[in-house]
Amino acid sequence: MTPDPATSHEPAPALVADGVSIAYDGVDVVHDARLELRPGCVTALIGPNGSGKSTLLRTLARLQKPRSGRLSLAREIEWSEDALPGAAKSIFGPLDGAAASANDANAGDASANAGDASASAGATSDAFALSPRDFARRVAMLTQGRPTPSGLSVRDVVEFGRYPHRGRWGRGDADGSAAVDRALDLTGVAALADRGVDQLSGGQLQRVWLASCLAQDTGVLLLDEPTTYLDLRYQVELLDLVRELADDGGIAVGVVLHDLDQAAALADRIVVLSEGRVVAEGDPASVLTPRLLSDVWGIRIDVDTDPTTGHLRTRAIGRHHTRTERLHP
Ligand SMILES: Nc1ncnc2c1ncn2[C@@H]1O[C@H](COP(=O)(O)OP(=O)(O)OP(=O)(O)O)[C@@H](O)[C@H]1O
Repeated sequence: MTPDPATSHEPAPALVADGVSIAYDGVDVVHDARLELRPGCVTALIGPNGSGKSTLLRTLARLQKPRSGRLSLAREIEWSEDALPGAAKSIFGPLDGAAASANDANAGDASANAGDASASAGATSDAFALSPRDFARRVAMLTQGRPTPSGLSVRDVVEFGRYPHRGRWGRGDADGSAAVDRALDLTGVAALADRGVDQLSGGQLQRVWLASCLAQDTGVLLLDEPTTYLDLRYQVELLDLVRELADDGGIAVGVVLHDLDQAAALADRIVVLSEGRVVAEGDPASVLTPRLLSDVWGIRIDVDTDPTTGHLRTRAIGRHHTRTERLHP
């Protein structure tokens, strides 16, 4: 539901997908989806395997063009990492229509030939009409299963995130080295900065790719199952960091999570996808009900409140839970 701008105190959305349908080989896998990401707000996408979460997130990152619908990006969003160590205030600058982007180099960019939106006026721009570099200065995405580049150090990979901020010949990025140092620190990989990335564990590499996204210094951050490969401590620390980026930096975060309890604890808004459709959207208490979760996942899912944290807690009940004869023959 879209809040009435005249009465709402919520900030305007940073990124909106509206009426988006996405197809592979001519077959729609996401149908007429609407999703808003607001500054300072963490929005979690949840749903069963194959429900379209990654596909929708990749479209928000412009890595996949929708068959129909619109992706709008706010022309100006004020956000700041002032509360984070060593950070400087960042404001989305004017659209400049330059050429290259970190997203391009990572996974291709569906809009590379889409032209320049700087002529269009108003509060939002058609995200697919921005230059790749303009878009990459505003939106970063941690995709799933990124490759392990060989012959590069951790610092090289994190510096890669600065790509959209550099001018021709890699010059003109005065904030670059501070942003890279900050990203290395925030993700706990500063001590590995000079190591080859091909010598890292899966969890360490995941944190390096996250650091690269943070170095990109964007107001919108998209994360596809970011806790994959991470041990419990780093899962919790990553979720802490995401919350701080939203609360203290005003960053708009969209995150795909499989762990419903993580979504309950982290997110302000939860969007539930089922068979390519948004079937529920709202705050965790309104969305995480036993009936809705059980319907969507097709198994019994109980919900209660964790007495320690006060957050909702889910429990999927399978046949193995009730085979008590093993415990009490
Ligand atoms: N490259 C592709 N080509 C064809 N079909 C695809 C491709 N990628 C995904 N799909 C299909 O699109 C649908 C949505 O997939 P998607 O990966 O977005 O789901 P998901 O909710 O992220 O799943 P998971 O939880 O398993 O990661 C699935 O039916 C999947 O089989």
